[in-house]
Amino acid sequence: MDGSASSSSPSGSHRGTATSPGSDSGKSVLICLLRLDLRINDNPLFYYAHQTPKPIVSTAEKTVDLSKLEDEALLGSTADYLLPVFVFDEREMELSGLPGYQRKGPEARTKEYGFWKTGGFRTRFISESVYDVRSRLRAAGSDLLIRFGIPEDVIANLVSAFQADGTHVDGVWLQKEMTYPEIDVENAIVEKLQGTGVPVQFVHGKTLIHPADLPFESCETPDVFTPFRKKVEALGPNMVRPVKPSPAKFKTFPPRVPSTTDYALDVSYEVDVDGLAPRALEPKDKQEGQVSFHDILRFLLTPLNDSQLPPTLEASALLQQRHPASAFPLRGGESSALDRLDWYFVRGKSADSTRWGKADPPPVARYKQTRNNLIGHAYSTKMSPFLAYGSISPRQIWEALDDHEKKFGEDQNTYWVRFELLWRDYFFFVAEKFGDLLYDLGGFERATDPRQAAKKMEQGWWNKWDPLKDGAEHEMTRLLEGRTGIPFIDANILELRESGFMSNRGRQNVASFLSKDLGYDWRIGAEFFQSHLIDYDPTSNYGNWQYVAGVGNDPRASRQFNTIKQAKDYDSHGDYVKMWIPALRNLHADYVHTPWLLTSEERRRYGLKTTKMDVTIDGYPAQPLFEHEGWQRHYERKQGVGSKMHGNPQEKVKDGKVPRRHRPSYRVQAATYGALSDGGHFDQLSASAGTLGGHFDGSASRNVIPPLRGASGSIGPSYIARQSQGFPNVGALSIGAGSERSGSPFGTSPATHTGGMGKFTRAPAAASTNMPAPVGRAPGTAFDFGPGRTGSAASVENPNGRLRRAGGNGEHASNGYADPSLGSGNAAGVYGNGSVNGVSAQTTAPNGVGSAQLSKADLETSWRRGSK
Ligand SMILES: Cc1cc2nc3c(=O)[nH]c(=O)nc-3n(C[C@H](O)[C@H](O)[C@H](O)COP(=O)(O)OP(=O)(O)OC[C@H]3O[C@@H](n4cnc5c(N)ncnc54)[C@H](O)[C@@H]3O)c2cc1C
Repeated sequence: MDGSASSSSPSGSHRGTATSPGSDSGKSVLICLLRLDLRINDNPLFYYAHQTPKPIVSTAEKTVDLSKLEDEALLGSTADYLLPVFVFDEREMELSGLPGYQRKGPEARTKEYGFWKTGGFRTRFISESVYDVRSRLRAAGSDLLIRFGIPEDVIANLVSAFQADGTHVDGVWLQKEMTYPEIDVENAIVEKLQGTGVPVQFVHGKTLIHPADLPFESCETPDVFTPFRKKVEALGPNMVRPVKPSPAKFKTFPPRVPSTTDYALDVSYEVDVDGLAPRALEPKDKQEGQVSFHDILRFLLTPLNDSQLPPTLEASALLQQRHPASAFPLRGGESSALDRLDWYFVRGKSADSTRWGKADPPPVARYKQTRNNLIGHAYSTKMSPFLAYGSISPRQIWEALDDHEKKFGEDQNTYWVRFELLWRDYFFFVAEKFGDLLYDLGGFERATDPRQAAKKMEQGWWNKWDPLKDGAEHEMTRLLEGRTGIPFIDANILELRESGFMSNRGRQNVASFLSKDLGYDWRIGAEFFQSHLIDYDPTSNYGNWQYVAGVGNDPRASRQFNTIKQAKDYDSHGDYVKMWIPALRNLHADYVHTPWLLTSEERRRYGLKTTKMDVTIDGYPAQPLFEHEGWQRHYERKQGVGSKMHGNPQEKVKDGKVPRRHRPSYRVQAATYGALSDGGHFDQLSASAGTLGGHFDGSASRNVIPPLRGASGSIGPSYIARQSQGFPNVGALSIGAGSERSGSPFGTSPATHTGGMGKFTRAPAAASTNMPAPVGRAPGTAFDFGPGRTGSAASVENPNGRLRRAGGNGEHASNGYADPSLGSGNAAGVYGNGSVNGVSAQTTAPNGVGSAQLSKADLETSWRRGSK
């Protein structure tokens, strides 16, 4: 294996032999470098490559204002050949597993915390996307040259090889990106081609709104979303340009590609282009010596297994399949993207469509109600991974919405998808405005509110974590391994780690928990997401992390999610948590989000194990890593009560352009526990505090997507079973108004509480020895910290005066976590009448039937953390 390119065709493998060019002398070639635009439809590169260059015509009557023209409007090419190229960039994806590959630089790890930049799931997704677009190009009469290395080097080498061969290089074209390091690649290409006479041309296909159409300069992009949205919506029909058709037949691929020194290794088999075929990517009867797609994948995944750690799940055989419970069970590529688009916007059927009064509307017709759900693939569009790699363009989705509305009319559902697409654009334009601040600890706030940002940049504001030194029981390690003991957080982390996807609701909660509850450097989470998310996109990821961490574009930066409220709002029956944490599957839904509240008697009744040192639920932590005092007021809420799983009626766009139709009322009047507390995109949402008055029977809803049954079969009781599930009345919870746990805005451990909840009296457990093993199916080692973890945990500093529990190894001991079963006067149950933090609440029968009245005090769901 010499790692040198030696093919005369784009699919030539490393075993191929060099073919001398020569006969193409006098011909010309246009090189199109694909990066995050892996599609042939609505791809400006391919569209303009097949246009004739247009002259600029300015007459006395009509002056062409060049500044108003889109950059590429006059673009065209007369080149004889078109050479689409894709380069796996070693700085973004670890390539050292390729046979004979010599890495030029360091491992492809994230800057601050050393995660693999591209984890296993995304590696597979990108690979599928690349080979799919190659198939599609081939079907259209072209091909794709695939190389591994440094894109700017590959391009420069190709240009000089073509020129040496006498082939004229008409230009190098690529899509303009808005973030570093992509911009670095662009600059490097421009620099390397200086003096060659080859023009570099950028096209725009990334955003919904063409940058040239923005009603403001990019440096004037509003710092808050709503003004941005209003300004661009004012463009009306001119806001989004039409989709550009794919050329019916592509220009000829160069019959000979000159050899260069760049690494080439390509599959010898065609990848199916329909995207959803159940058949394998390639025939089983692979011939000796030929490289298959799975070989490539295996090479790429190999280094992700750190030799010091047991094999990661990501690189295991599981990765060859989709996780049975994954909310994103789709493969990468344009074929798959188009199929999903068609399913979600055209072909798919809503579960119960008659209520719409129209025949069989596709799933988009209930997007607004389902978009915050957590289970199954249908609750949202699942377009993000395809958008991230450009397998589909936002304009194509926009067009699908237009087509849907022609048939079914406009409503909040279609508007809300458009609204989210605008959020995506917003983060692009904001990131372009602020450049590298996207990745800065101080965030965009350093530019928008430097004084505030300076405070947050002070030593100690953010807790730190050293992945190399802090031990396996450090609270950050536990969080990232899904072992916090807080089921809603853990389930989301496990979903991400086991499937490469996490819902938007989950992302918001995890981000808030990490950055606000625990107070850690938000970039730990951002880099962790970067590594694991299939749909990782720099602007959406870092922009959203900044937003939630309070250093970005949220005008109410201190907002914080109430994890238990969120869990009960959006996983009202606990199905999601049970799906990803099988250890909890037998718990009644009323307990599943707060298993630490169970008494020993209840634990015994549920058949949960009690070990000598600690109480565990089949290995699930018995006590939460952290507990916020604000959670308490939601502890006794029963399953189904206040569920927002059917949509949040308070979620409205104040001035949305789309008139709202009145819909037949078909669902139980949703209860709301108060002002919106989801922390997401609040600035444009109107919220009125509601009073919980509805009657909730906890029964299965027509809107609830049936839970998937994963390999583990761990879903827990079915909806029907749940209704009849007997449940003991375990007494009254009595937490008096004086039972605030401490003066701290941050919760202390249950053990420190001495109010009406009773004092937990068990002696502190020994540090780390009693900590539970990694959870259920969660491979505790499926984690890529980098070169091993050594040393013991440092305790978490608290120098900035923010009140919070101590963290780090041994925190569970110093917190005096206690076995409630041994204590006296602890919470006896979650049913009955009582008051929490001064909020009176009455709940009735324990079987999910309940009504409750909450006072105004309970409507405030966000709180400020302590500040200096
Ligand atoms: C901490 C955090 C990190 C995130 N990281 C990413 C990321 O790396 N890549 C990514 O694409 N999205 C990211 N998001 C945004 C959002 O969670 C995902 O876009 C969404 O969950 C994808 O699912 P979907 O395609 O079904 O979305 P839908 O609900 O169907 O929305 C349609 C499209 O709108 C866009 N969109 C929706 N919500 C957002 C949002 N909050 N910000 C920007 N665009 C949005 C996406 O392109 C999405 O595909 C992040 C959100 C948070 C809170």
